[in-house]
Amino acid sequence: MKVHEQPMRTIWVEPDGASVGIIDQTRLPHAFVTARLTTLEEVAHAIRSMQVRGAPLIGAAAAYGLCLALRGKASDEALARAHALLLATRPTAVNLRWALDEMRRALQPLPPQQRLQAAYRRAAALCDEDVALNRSIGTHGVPLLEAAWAKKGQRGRINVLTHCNAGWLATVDWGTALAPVYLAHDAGLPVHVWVDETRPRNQGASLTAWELGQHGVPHTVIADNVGGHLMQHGEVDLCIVGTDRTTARGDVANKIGTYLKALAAQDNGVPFYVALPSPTIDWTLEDGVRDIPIEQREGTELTHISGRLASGEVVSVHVTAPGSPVANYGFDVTPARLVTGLVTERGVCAASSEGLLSLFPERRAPRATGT
Ligand SMILES: CSC[C@H]1O[C@H](OP(=O)(O)O)[C@H](O)[C@@H]1O
Repeated sequence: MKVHEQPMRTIWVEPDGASVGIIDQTRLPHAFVTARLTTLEEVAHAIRSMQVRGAPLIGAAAAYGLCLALRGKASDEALARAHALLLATRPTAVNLRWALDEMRRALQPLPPQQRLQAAYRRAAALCDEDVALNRSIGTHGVPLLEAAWAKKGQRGRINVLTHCNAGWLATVDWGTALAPVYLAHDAGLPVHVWVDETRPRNQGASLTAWELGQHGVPHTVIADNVGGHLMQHGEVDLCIVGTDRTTARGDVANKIGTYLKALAAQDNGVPFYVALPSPTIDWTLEDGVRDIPIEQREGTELTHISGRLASGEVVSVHVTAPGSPVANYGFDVTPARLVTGLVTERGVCAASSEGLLSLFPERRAPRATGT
């Protein structure tokens, strides 16, 4: 049973005070395995291979990757090399760049001999901040579930559909889209989650289902193409998904297939919410479809699928026609017009520039003076 207030997080500094512990998410749901990362290269591999994944957790891992890099030399060149190597691991989640820039902002002004200790301190603070932001997203998201239940006369269960994994495994703790689900469930609300399996990496079937099961939240795994049918038949009260990068006007990049769910939700009048901590907002971009880089991953993620035999052995099998070319796009962009609201650590707002600026007024461009 996962109790969020307990110290179990997705990333930590080992007792040696240097190496970094992670949950190897490529082994779930069949095995809960942790790994100890001791070098910058091991962290970069962990991000690229999705041992650690999820926008906020990618940022946290990169922050600790910088720490490990500076254990050798803490020179400007070492800092710049580590920043570049980690930034190149995955292109879509803006949290990666945000965390690396936060670390560099904290370390660059310091003399090299002070950088290592400061790096671990700042990385730990980024992790604590992520936990607090996500807990707050949960608090602001619960009224959305309560409203959905009230709308159906507080009868039956509150059916939430989610895509991919935006639970505590995608962050340092709590998750984003699932944070309101956990808090609502723990408060006794009758929440049920339709879990998109989320091909091809199956983060839903393997990670979200595992998470919800660990927490005792009722859920049902569905094929990615089922969601529209459920919405047509009134089986979905609201959708809540995560995001890897949301633009200043509310366009949302998220796991491939999110856009199609948003279209089905609009067609059926189902509220479609996106949960995000503010480091996931890319204030430099407006047009997400045009400007957000979409990761393309190895074709073997599509041509093969892994699973556990009755014997317990985990195997990978070829599931597509041998020799057929494949295209493996990792993300798509849902235009703001299809998003009912953004659930942030400061509250829920419209998916629009004005909506975001109402919660983050410090981001408003300074007015040109009349002089
Ligand atoms: C809270 S961010 C979760 C976000 O990250 C996932 O992508 P990936 O598993 O490839 O890292 C997915 O888009 C989730 O919505």
